[in-house]
Parts: sequence; C-alpha cells; structure tokens
Amino acid sequence: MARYSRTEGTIALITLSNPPVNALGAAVRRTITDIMHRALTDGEVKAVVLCGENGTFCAGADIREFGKPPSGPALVPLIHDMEASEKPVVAAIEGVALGGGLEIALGCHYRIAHAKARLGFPEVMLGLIPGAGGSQRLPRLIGIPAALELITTGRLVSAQEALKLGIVDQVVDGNTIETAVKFALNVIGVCRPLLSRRLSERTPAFSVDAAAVLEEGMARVKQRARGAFAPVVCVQALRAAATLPYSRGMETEEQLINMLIDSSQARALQYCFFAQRNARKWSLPSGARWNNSKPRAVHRVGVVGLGTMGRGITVSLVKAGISVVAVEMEEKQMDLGMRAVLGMLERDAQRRGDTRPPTHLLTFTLSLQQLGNVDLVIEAVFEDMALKKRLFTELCNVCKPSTLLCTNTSGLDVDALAVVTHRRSLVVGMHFFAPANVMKLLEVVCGPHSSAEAVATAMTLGKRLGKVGVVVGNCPGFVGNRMMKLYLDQAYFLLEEGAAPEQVDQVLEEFGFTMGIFKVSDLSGLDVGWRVRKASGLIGPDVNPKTPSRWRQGCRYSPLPDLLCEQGHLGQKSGRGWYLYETPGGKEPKPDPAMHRFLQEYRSRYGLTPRHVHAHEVIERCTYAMANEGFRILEEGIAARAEDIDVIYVFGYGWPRHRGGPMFHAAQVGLATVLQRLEHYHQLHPDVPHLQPSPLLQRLVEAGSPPVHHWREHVQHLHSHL
Ligand SMILES: CCCCCCCCCCCCC/C=C/C(=O)SCCNC(=O)CCNC(=O)[C@H](O)C(C)(C)COP(=O)(O)OP(=O)(O)OC[C@H]1O[C@@H](n2cnc3c(N)ncnc32)[C@H](O)[C@@H]1OP(=O)(O)O
Repeated sequence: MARYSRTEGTIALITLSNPPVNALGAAVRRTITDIMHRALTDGEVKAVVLCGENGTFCAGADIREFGKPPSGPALVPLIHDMEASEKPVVAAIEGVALGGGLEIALGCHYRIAHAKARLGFPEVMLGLIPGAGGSQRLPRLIGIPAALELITTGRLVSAQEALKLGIVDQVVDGNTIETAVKFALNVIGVCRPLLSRRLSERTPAFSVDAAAVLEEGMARVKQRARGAFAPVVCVQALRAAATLPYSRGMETEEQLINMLIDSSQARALQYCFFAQRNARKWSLPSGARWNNSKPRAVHRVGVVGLGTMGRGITVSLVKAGISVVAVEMEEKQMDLGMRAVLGMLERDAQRRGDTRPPTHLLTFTLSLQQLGNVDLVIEAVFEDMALKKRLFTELCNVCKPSTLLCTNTSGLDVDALAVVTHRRSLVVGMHFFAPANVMKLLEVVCGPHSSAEAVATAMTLGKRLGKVGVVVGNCPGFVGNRMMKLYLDQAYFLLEEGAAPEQVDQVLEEFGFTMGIFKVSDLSGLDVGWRVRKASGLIGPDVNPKTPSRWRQGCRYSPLPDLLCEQGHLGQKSGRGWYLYETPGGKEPKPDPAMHRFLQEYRSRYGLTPRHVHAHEVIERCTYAMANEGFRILEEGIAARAEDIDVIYVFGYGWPRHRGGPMFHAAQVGLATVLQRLEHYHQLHPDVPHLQPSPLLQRLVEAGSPPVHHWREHVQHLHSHL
C-alpha cells in the first residue's frame, strides 16, 4: 500500500505501493495518511520524499471505488496537512502523476520529474473534476489559461512541458528518487521559500483577461462537450479558483464534485474506461485467450490497395515505425495514393515539429511479387468478393507460408476468403475505420478457422498502431456495420413518415453524436451503401420486378437512398446528398429545399401521410433498434460482451462517450422500458421485424434487468462464436 523508510539519516521516504498503477484506494489512503503523520511528527525527520513503486508515481483515485459507499480517509485533509508542514515535502515523479496523484504532488512543496513522466488531470474523461484541491491549486501555480486547457481537456503533459508550465521544478534523466532526496537535503531549513511553495496560500491574479479567458473557455467547452456536463463544471471550478479565496474555492470544488460523482454521465464514462481495457481481454471458444496466446513478430507489412482506407492504414503503420510495402494495380492510382500518403506523413511530421517524415519505411510497387517477404498483408481493395478472392488466392502463392493474410473488408464474409487460401488459420479481418490514420477503432474479425496466434498478432499490431482493438465474430457487417444498418433503416423510415434529414440529425447531435446520421452518410458517400445493397441483392437485376419498391426480403425497405444515388446525389463528393453543398467536395451541409420537395413527392407517390416526428421518437427508434440488434449479436456470440459493442460504437461511430454506448444506454434507460418501447414500435410497424424485442432482452427483463457485466450469464449456447 505504502512503505516508510529513512534515508540519509533525516529524510523520510514514503513509497506508494499498489500495483499496477499505485491507485489511491481506501487502504492506500489510510496507510499513506498514517505514515505521513509519522514522518511529519518524528523529530528526527527533517524532510519527506514521496515516490511510487515500480517507476509509477500514482494514477490517481481508484476508479473502481467510485459509485461505492465512501470508505477510508479522504485525500483533501492529507494533502492539506502535507502542504501545511514545516518540513519540506518533495514529490519524485516517475511514470505518471494523474488525477489525485497530481493533486498529492501539488500539495508537496517541490516536484522533481523523470524525463519520461507524464502528468495531468484526466478526471474530465471520467465525468469528474479534479476534486481534491487540483482545480484550486493548479491555476494558482500555472495561471488560469493553462489550467483551463489542461483541466477541461484532460490532456496529459510530458515532463518537459510540465517544466515549461511550472508544474515541476526539475526534470531528470537519471535516478529521480536519488535526485529528490538530494534536493530535499538542500532545502531543509530554508523557511521563507517553503512558505511561498504552499499553493493554497497563493492568490491567482484575476485580471480582466482571466475573466475573458474563462468566458471564452466556457463557450468553447459548451460547444465541444456535446451535452457532457463535466467540462462545463471544470470551468465553473476554475472560475471559483479565480474569484474566491482558497477556502471558499475548496468549498465550491467539493459541491461541484459531489454533484458529479453520482451522475449518470460519470457512471457511463467510468464504464467506458474499463470497457476499453476489458476489450483487450479476448478469448476464443478453443480456450485461447489474450494472456495465453503468443503474437507473431511483425516487422514488415504489405498493404494492397491505395484508396482512402489503404492510404490511412499505410500512414498508421509507418507512424508506428513499421516498414510497409504498398501495392497498387494501376500506375495512375499508385501515383495518386503515393502522393496522398507522403502528404499525410509530411503534414503529420510538421505538426509534431519533426522535419523528416519516416518515408524510408515505405516502398510503393505495382507488383504483388514484392510481398514475398512480408510478415502480414492487409488487403484494402474495392469491396468486391470476387476481386478479394482472386487476390487472396494470388497472395497465397506470392507470400511466404507464415504470412498472415488480413482483410479490411467492412462486412464481407471473412471465412469465404479464408477457404480460398491454403492457410485458413492465418486469415483474419482487420476492419479499420475511415480515416484509418485517425479513427481509433479496429474490429479484429475471426472465423472458425482463425488461429489464436493470428488473432493475437492482429490485436497486438492494432495496439502498436494506437488502436482500440475488439475481437468480433464473422457475420455480414460484423458488429459495427450490422448495427449501423438498422440505425440507418430507422432514419430512412423516419423521413418517409414525415421527418427531414436536418431534423433527425439535430436530434442525434443534441443526444451527443459527433455527427447526425445523414451528415455521416454524405461524408462517407451514399454510393458505399448502394454498392453493398446491390451486392446483397436488395437492388439490381436479381430483384423480382413484381416486388413492391418499399418491400425487400420479407420486410419494409426504404428505397430513398437508392433514388438519390440514381440521380447522382452521392453526398459531399457530388455536392448534393441528404444536404446541399456549395460545390462538389464542399464540407458545409445546408438543408436542401429540393430534398424537401423530393420527400414530399415520394410520400405522395406511396400514399404516406406525413406527421410530426418527435425528438424522443427519433432517439428511441434509432438507439433502441441498435441495442436490440446488439442483444442478438450477443446471443449469437458475434461479440463476447456488451462492453465490446459499446467500445465499438464509442470509438468507431461517434457515439457520445458520456452515454456509455448503445448497450449501456439501454441499461441506463432501463431494460424494461426499452422492451416496452420496442414492443410499442413493433406493433406500429409490424413490417420491421428488427423492432421485435430480441429473446435475450426479454430474458434479461424477466431476470430483473441485471447490470451489464452480468448479461453474458443469460446468453444461451454461450461459445457458439466467441
Ligand atoms: C479518493 C477517492 C475516494 C472515492 C470516494 C469519492 C470521494 C469524492 C472525492 C473525489 C476526489 C477524488 C480526486 C481524484 C480523482 C481521480 O484521481 S480520478 C482518476 C484519475 N486518473 C486517471 O484517470 C488515470 C486512469 N489511468 C490511465 O490513464 C492509465 O491506466 C495509465 C495510468 C496512464 C496507465 O496506462 P497503461 O500503461 O496503458 O495501462 P492500463 O491498461 O490503462 O492500466 C493498467 C491497469 O490499471 C488499471 N487502472 C489504471 N488506472 C486506474 C485507476 N486510477 N484506478 C483503478 N484502476 C486503474 C486499469 O484498469 C488496468 O487494469 P487491468 O485492465 O485490470 O489490467
């Protein structure tokens, strides 16, 4: 928990010891409070050095304790006693000093950091504010503007930046604890400077500038927060720091943290924190798991296809220091792709203040033969099964027998590709999201043939690229796009029934989505879905001409997006889609009067009487339809946990993190309510079978709506896939 020792005769060394990250759980707080008291009252001790075991100072409060009844001593009095002490207290920061860890460090009189240390207040990402004095001490140390930026974004800073900002006093390359002990010996008995080191005794100058900074900060934060409370409350806490004496500021901080600590948003964000980490802990029906499966070493990767996805994937790999052989079939395409990749790397290097992008890691070629020596190939060619099958057959002949073959398909059958190869166990899906060098999500799709080694390798590679990998089973659209289809269907149906694209989008954005569904559709291009619908026989020559236009494969179908595509309205790229753009390629969507006329004509053609669609109906139909499909996905074993589905939606589809994800949201609304609303909508729309509540949802409600992490126990035939 925490250890006490004496060094150099007069220095008390207090070492936090709570692996893996020295989180400040109740037992740690109790021990540290006791031994700090011992050090501060022991007449032989002249100074204290506070450090963490195993190269980590402290990652803050134990997040698992939030939401449970409080136990153990609070942090605020401990920090206060330490700061008020007449003995210098020096923090020796290695690894991280985050949240409560940084608050403890700010209560110390001096801070020495290792060059590789990172510091910050990430509480806002957990739906909180720095609630143990951090919101009051940091602005007194570094000023309002810098504190505002750090606290409202949760951004971590390097030791070097912390030194520039004045958060730490010294940065060391060598032994941080030895340096801190020497430092402590030097400041023993130096009284006046100690007084000035107590941050609570400083007054932040509240200039007119600071008032303007806070006002601007509030406006910026409100605009970016998409309905999240914590960033807004962070600004309120900083305003208290700027305008109130320290003790009153602390009272405000306490009121604000108490308001947030039990909020549904804090619960959702803390759920996301653990869900993201649990997603790494995959397992397969064979018993292979993340911690018993060895990944292969990957030094050299082949990327086939230099379209939008291939370019992003190539950039991601090169930025992670991996050699890439990028293959295109046509010279013109290769030229375009090469220029785009080099441009992206150049811009990225400039942003980081690096003059030389790592282009030496890149080879561009028109020949698949150059893939003979790569460890792994990521195929990113056109979404066409026949083409992919031909490519995989060829790759088998060209690549060494141990090369893993991965497909970046967004929904085609990975098993069907595996069976055309002589190395089925080495085939997995690596589904990146556009733009692949920016988006964090990676669906790793494994089929019945995929080996544990292949899954482990794809997941490890994803981690090296900074992605959040989630292992999913093989089915059309996998997890993300399979659920997205139902979300889109509901959005189209809402238009048929009377809504306008901008109205649906506004409601979704107010709910917290990064972008409304119709804006997303315009951005990705309406032709993407059009091709998928053609390939899956929903449109095209295979459809019986007698089939009504609004009916496909036994259920309601909306031809609205197909009609737009037929008119050449493909979204941003054509200057017109669900919205109107100034020019082809324009980025600013404007409601389109022609779209409104088109929808009116469409409705009268099919005898649909438009009605007013309420905001709550938009949210319920879109999000409950998604969650309902999520339950089916769980039941089929396509996702191992509800948390995995939520991670996919938060990191890949712009789902608001402060609402946890579609499955967590359903739990927060109440499963019984979701079930009842789905029954209601299914009664109104019996031609939409996906609105019929899934059996798993019904069983969970019968079982009294257990919490999300118990849902798996109610899945029948567990291990069918994952
Ligand atoms: C004092 C609390 C009392 C509670 C009662 C309420 C009182 C109300 C007053 C509240 C005042 C509190 C003031 C303080 C608030 C805080 O400090 S909030 C926490 C702020 N800190 C963070 O957000 C840090 C979160 N952690 C990370 O960012 C990263 O984990 C890391 C430290 C940078 C390490 O990253 P990496 O090396 O990639 O490892 P990970 O896989 O992420 O983590 C390893 C395992 O450690 C677990 N973990 C990490 N941090 C915490 C944590 N703070 N609490 C609990 N557990 C943590 C993580 O889940 C991993 O676990 P496993 O998956 O099981 O391996």
